[in-house]
Amino acid sequence: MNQTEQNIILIGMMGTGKTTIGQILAKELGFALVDLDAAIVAEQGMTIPEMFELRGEAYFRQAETAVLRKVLASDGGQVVATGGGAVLEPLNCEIMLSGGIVFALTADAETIIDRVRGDSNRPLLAGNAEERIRIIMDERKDAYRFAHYTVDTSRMGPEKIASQILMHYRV
Ligand SMILES: Nc1ncnc2c1ncn2[C@@H]1O[C@H](COP(=O)(O)OP(=O)(O)OP(=O)(O)O)[C@@H](O)[C@H]1O
Ligand SMILES: O=C(O)C1=C[C@@H](O)[C@@H](O)[C@H](O)C1
Ligand SMILES: [Mg+2]
Repeated sequence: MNQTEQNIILIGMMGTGKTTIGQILAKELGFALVDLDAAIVAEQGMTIPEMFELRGEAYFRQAETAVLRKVLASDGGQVVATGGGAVLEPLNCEIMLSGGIVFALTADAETIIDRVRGDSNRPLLAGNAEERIRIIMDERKDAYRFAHYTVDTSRMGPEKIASQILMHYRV
């Protein structure tokens, strides 16, 4: 792991591609990839839907802040793919801004609906996923704006998105 390089932190709605792009960036840079959702699942020993059902969203959010803090307290050289709601807690945004370069991935509602179709691992989309996505996007329309850079992923493949991020990162 390259510990002298700044961390890359990816934020954005569910389905904007944080995990997918994070994997490409980590490989390209030789960085460690930390997927916050996966780290929380490993630490808690249950899936995210189980956590929401058995412990509630507030418990998940506390675990999310604790893991984010721990991950960014260590050295650089990491790509950190956050969960879609990690930006809801203002403290998390401060931790991210001081922990690396923050890239927001965005996409229009139709693209997100298309990308997350049929995936049951996102409890906040239970029921009418399309309607839930539109509601959540509206609730969070300003939540991702604190990023250093924003990349619209709607009509771009993962490799191209990763190369745009690397262009900004390497300046
Ligand atoms: N630029 C892209 N073009 C086409 N498909 C994409 C793109 N980025 C991601 N996808 C696909 O969209 C789906 C969701 O991507 P991914 O899991 O990376 O999103 P995420 O932002 O990590 O979501 P979450 O916040 O729920 O963890 C995956 O099936 C992935 O292959
Ligand atoms: O947008 C959200 O609030 C979430 C997104 C996922 O990455 C998970 O962190 C969880 O399902 C909540
Ligand atoms: Mg993800």
